[in-house]
Amino acid sequence: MRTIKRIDVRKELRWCAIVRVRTWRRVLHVQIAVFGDGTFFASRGSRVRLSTAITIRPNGPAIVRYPSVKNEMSEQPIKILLVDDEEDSRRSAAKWLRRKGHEVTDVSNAAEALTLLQRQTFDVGVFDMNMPGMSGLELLQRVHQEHLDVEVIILTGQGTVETAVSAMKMGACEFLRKPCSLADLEHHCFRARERRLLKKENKQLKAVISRSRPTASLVGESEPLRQVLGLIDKVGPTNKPVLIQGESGTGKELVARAIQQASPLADCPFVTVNCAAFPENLVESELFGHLKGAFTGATAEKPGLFEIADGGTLFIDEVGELPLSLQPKLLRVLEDGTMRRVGCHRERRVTVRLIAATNRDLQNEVDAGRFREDLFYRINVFAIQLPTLREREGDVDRLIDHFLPKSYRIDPAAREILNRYPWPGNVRQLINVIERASILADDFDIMVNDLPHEVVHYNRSLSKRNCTDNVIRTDAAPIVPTHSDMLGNSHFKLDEVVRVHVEEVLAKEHGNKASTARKLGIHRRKLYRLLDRFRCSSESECRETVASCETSV
Ligand SMILES: Nc1ncnc2c1ncn2[C@@H]1O[C@H](COP(=O)(O)OP(=O)(O)OP(=O)(O)O)[C@@H](O)[C@H]1O
Repeated sequence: MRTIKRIDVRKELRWCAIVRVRTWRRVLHVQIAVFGDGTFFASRGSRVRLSTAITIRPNGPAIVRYPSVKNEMSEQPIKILLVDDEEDSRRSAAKWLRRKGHEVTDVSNAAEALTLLQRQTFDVGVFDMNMPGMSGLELLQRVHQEHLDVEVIILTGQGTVETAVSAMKMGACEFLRKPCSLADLEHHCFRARERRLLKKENKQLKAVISRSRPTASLVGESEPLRQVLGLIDKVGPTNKPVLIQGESGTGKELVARAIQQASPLADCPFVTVNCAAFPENLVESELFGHLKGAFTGATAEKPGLFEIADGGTLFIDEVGELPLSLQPKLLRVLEDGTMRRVGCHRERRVTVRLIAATNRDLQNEVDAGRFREDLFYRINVFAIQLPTLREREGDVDRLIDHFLPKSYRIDPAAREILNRYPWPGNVRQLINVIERASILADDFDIMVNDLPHEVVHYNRSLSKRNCTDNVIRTDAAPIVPTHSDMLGNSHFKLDEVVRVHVEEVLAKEHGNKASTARKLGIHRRKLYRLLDRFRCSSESECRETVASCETSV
């Protein structure tokens, strides 16, 4: 295989190569991209597993045969270290292998070989077993003790089954008897090199996967958070379903990830889905998949998230939003692991650990007939109630220090204001406020007037008492109008009035979206859409402010 381009290990693409593939009629060049998740993408559009052989048909879909790849790989020279005290045989083998194009270093004793292995990289070490001083097996042992990255072939004149077994146990990849043909030796060197590359690739893939998986570090040391951490440690390894309850932004997804990382499924898929994010008619297909033509718009067959999470963990956020009609289907898959794609009669079996989250009171939902009691008991095997940020004494300061970008400082008055605010949107809101403030801050100093109006406004009386005039520059005038300021005032646009009203009700309801929606008399999905819109508009407001600052500079 000729690698034309090597790209740094990134989240997705790992490397690209052009592979020459011989088919029954002609030779084709296929561009292959290998992704971090172990899939190939061949230039004709096939997407297959790394372990799958690909084949190319002249006019058909794409394909690569492993043997072809292997043949081309075998054209690349191997870096071999030959260790044998028998000078004649060692020199003639080295000469033959060099003539074949390989890079061969030959030495007569194990001590010298060990020094070379510690300094250079070899693909394969060929060690004679019986050598004066350190034997081939002892050298192999040192290679393993020192984690040297080389595949070892042991050569011996008087090999017994026992010695072969012990060599293999010690990690040798081949055990060959002398005399052995040089062509055979070369063939085994190719196999050993291939094994080394596969091991390396495996390590890299694991590194890519773990790098792309966000680490679940829960910042905070307050007592309520410590208790949550204790529960995570207990329930994590059990693989039992967990129900996480808490206000929006308290870190339910983060806790779900922490549970998964504390479980034996830590290296398996972690798939998340938010039931509130999909229109009711799409939730089923998202969770369970569908067949082509199962409904209008189902143009291709699609596996559901349960199948994608098979063998791992599925995190269902806002489980209280799951339509009543779908709840029996979820119950079934949790009970016996069986499910059907939409439009399909065939049952499929999956093994998935379920972690569900909600900021509704599910017991109330059961009482109101909006959530099935049997499903509630099934997912509520172990419940974790997350504390709000208001209840986590001292954590605001810790979170500020954690999320404040490097080289930024925060004015003590601003810090004080952040500490006094009740944070209806919890940690998520605090992070947004810090991000916004760091965009607006001059000279890496976050001051009070870099904080959003509603946060400062909440503390206005307090700020006046505690802070000097030059620190709170926005203090003199009313900072942001409240909803009652706006009523009957024709200067305000409808959107602004709606936004302030929604935010006020949300704050009064301590961030509980279900009760906010009820108080506002709108459906919860509508509230989500409004909050999304406000977030977008406050981000663009922020960008506009930055742009206008830049223009004025
Ligand atoms: N203790 C914490 N330490 C660090 N970051 C946190 C903590 N809690 C929450 N966060 C961060 O806050 C944000 C919101 O967290 P997350 O999405 O887990 O909240 P949630 O409770 O699932 O919210 P929602 O109910 O709206 O989905 C994320 O960026 C998360 O990383």
